[in-house]
Amino acid sequence: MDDVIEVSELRRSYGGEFDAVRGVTFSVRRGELFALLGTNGAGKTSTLEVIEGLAPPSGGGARVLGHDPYRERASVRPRIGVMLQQGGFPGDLTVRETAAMWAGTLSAPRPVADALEMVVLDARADVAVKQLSGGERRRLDLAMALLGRPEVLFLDEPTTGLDPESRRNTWTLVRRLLDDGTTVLLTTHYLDEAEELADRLAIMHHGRIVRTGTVAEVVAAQPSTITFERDAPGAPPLPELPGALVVDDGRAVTVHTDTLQETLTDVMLWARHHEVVLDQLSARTASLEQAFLAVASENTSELAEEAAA
Ligand SMILES: Nc1ncnc2c1ncn2[C@@H]1O[C@H](COP(=O)(O)OP(=O)(O)OP(=O)(O)O)[C@@H](O)[C@H]1O
Repeated sequence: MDDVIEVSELRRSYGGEFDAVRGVTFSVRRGELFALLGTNGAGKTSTLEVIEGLAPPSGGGARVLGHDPYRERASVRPRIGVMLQQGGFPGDLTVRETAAMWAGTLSAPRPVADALEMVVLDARADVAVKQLSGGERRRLDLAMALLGRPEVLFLDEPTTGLDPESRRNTWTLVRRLLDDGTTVLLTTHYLDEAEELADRLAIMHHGRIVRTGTVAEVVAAQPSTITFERDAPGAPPLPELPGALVVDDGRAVTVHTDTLQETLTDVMLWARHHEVVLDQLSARTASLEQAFLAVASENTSELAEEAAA
């Protein structure tokens, strides 16, 4: 496999005191989309900035297309596209002028009209940047990142502030870029975005990667759930459900299990045997959102224990 991004034991501290990134390791293969997820302040942007070559690491390192992105910035910069959280372009220029100005700094840029069309901003080409809506500005940031026909694209929360249709359009565009062989490193707070686009992902929390793998692998580490409304008083007690955790709050019963099919079969056989009607019955595998929330709370308690020790 051809690793385009390699991050090894990366550390980043601010002012030599606060460790924002505490030894992060992952790699991204050519043509793959890797999503970096995490709680606020987890260290995603701090990690991304080192990989983009905008800051040196405090320890460990990153390689992009075989180069050190900070020390060999001149070799890496022309081959990557960076969409920052805030582009910060001058407000008085029009969209077209802004893109043309940026294109002027690149060696083999895409035609400006093509880049604007890709992000569906062609109809707004003659509007001043300061008159754009928040979502349109985000799309202009993306167009700028695409102007240099990057081999590696960094997208830092690319669809924040976009309406549902624009988000879908952006997803379609990102998929097209992936099909053309572009490698993408994405950060997002939208778990549906990661589910939709990511080949693999990592969840960061307090400067560390706490889960990584495909969406299916990360979700598989989470138990599935069976829920139903509690039966009338006097109903027969639930059977033994090996390996499952049963939570009965007096109104509803929730069963957490790693073996959904077996546990559900046990529950259904029990219900049929005792002629119990299970109202509002539902059985579902975990979602990425559940995995994310569980990971965040697990590690919060671990850190609290560490601090108390
Ligand atoms: N320039 C800086 N100086 C000092 N601390 C910083 C600086 N930039 C970020 N931090 C701190 O480093 C930690 C990680 O921040 P970072 O922006 O990398 O997180 P993030 O995962 O991108 O968060 P978010 O999801 O909120 O964008 C935070 O505690 C933040 O306050």
